[in-house]
Amino acid sequence: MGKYACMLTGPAGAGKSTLAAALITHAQASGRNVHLFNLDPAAERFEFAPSIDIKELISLEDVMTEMELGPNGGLVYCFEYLMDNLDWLSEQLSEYNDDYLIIDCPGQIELYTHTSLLSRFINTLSTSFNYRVMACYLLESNFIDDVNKYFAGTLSAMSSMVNLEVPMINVLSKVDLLKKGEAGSSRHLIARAGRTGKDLERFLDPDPTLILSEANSHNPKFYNLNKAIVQLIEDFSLINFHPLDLTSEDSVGDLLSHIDNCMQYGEDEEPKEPKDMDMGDFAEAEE
Ligand SMILES: Nc1nc2c(ncn2[C@@H]2O[C@H](COP(=O)(O)OP(=O)(O)OP(=O)(O)O)[C@@H](O)[C@H]2O)c(=O)[nH]1
Repeated sequence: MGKYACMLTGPAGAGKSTLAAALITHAQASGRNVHLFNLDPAAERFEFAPSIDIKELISLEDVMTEMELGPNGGLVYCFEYLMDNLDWLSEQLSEYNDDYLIIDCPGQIELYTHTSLLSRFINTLSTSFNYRVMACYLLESNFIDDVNKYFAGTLSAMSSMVNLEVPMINVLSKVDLLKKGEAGSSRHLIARAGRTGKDLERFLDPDPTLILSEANSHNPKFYNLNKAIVQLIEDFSLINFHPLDLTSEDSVGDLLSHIDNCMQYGEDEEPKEPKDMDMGDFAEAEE
């Protein structure tokens, strides 16, 4: 075995910590050595005790008080401090040599899209510590509520992929809310929008023509902008979403094998196609 790290990234509240706990529980149940690395200096409580915790080196709260910085400046300070204290990182990592790390990242998307802080950290993990690194970018299922939100989410995922420069799986999290149709949930909104289970497939693996026609019917004024965004999504061919339903062990297992395949990419075999979720679930819930 080698050294593997999976970074869980995505906006605040997307479900990174919950997914980290689910992945670790699932992997440990099948006898694998998987550990949680908390990379969020502001994390307050853990569903799963981290084996490595950046808060043992520096905490956002202390930085904000002592340096009189706001949350964003404080976060930048914490990451720079981490990069200046690689001996701490080295000591922590030395305990987990042949293990798999799940790295729970902060929810400020600026870290993934606007700054090089996280990509520098990833680069250090792979070049100085020989880790094979990949990332999951989580977006909540309510991002498919309307096409404008979907564009915003897709562009943020794409920008992270370009910025972090590691193999990345885009995950549509909290899919259980879509199926349950809880009042006020995205499932409710999808019903109002008249979407069917079949329609949702085009958001998981974007169909440019259909998405463009929906965008134009919502915002005909922005025809050229809609066209340019859809063209960008199509040209990059990078975006598709893996639906994640944490209420299903199979769904967690599927994502874990998808992560394994992605980690192996370029090592000794081509990644296998992920098994998609049965979209019939959505169609049934619709009725
Ligand atoms: N229904 C449902 N709720 C979820 C799921 N995953 C997470 N949640 C809830 O969403 C909220 C945020 O989840 P977290 O795992 O803390 O999200 P996070 O991305 O780590 O959040 P930050 O640390 O703020 O970036 C919590 O209340 C979770 O219980 C899911 O799959 N389904």
